[in-house]
Amino acid sequence: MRRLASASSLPPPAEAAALRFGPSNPLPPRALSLTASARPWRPRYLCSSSSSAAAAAAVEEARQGRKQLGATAQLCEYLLANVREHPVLRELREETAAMRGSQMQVSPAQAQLLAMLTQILGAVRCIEVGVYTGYSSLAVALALPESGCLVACERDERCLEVAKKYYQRAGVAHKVDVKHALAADTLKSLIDNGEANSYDFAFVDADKRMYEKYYELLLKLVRIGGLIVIDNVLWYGRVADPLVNDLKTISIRNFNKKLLEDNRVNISMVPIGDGMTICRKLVDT
Ligand SMILES: C[S@@+](CC[C@H](N)C(=O)[O-])C[C@H]1O[C@@H](n2cnc3c(N)ncnc32)[C@H](O)[C@@H]1O
Repeated sequence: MRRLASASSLPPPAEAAALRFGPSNPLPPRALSLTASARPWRPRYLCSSSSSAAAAAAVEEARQGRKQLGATAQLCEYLLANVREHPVLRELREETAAMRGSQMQVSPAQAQLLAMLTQILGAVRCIEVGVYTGYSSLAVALALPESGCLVACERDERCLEVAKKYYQRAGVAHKVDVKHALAADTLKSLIDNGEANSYDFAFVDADKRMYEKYYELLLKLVRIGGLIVIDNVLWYGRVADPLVNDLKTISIRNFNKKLLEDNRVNISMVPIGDGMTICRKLVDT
């Protein structure tokens, strides 16, 4: 059964236009914003081509590596075909696809963006909060110079075993400092160790209800001009639907609002994958 959004759940026109952009509607989002009021907004999750797709279907699509909010399967395939993916990253993605939770992995396009951001920054010291089987951390580690270091925070030992195997296989294990613990504890211990203001780049992709905590700790650890990138800020489209009010959705929605109002950083919310916000630290904290 098709579900159309009620009038109260309509997103702003520009957002609606961006969500409809795809092969079935080849106009760019900007052009679409002119016609946005002409058609009812239909909620769309990751690659789903059906307006009635629920978040569960989006999760399944993401598990299959077709993870791009608002895009059709066809556009996802095109996007994937235009990503330069290191062969070991590809192997890791294929192994992870069969594992529980594989929809949690960032998309190849997201990983490529993370790698490029670290290179633009000239990053040497990085942190990742939420490693899973290592896809995003491996992409960052591959982009770092030989002297680079990535502190990789993860609480699940079995996931870390997979990640470490692929760090070895890609020849970057010497750049990754794996911390098997609760991420907030690891971040606090880095601060206690005198490492405040010494990191160039951080990527946050763990427990959604802890985002604010991770962000505040990372703001201490990252230097002025450094980046904190937050994943899943669009949360399969749920954040834009006022009828969805589970704890994780509310938490991400509140966190997005906090970032919008936080003068300590510049921000850019990028609708890649499940949405990533790039924060650039502006002041001493
Ligand atoms: C979304 S997945 C990370 C995906 C990964 N960035 C990638 O692209 O492959 C989130 C991970 O965070 C871990 N995690 C959740 N809460 C955590 C915590 N409090 N401390 C450390 N790790 C945590 C989970 O075990 C899970 O592996």
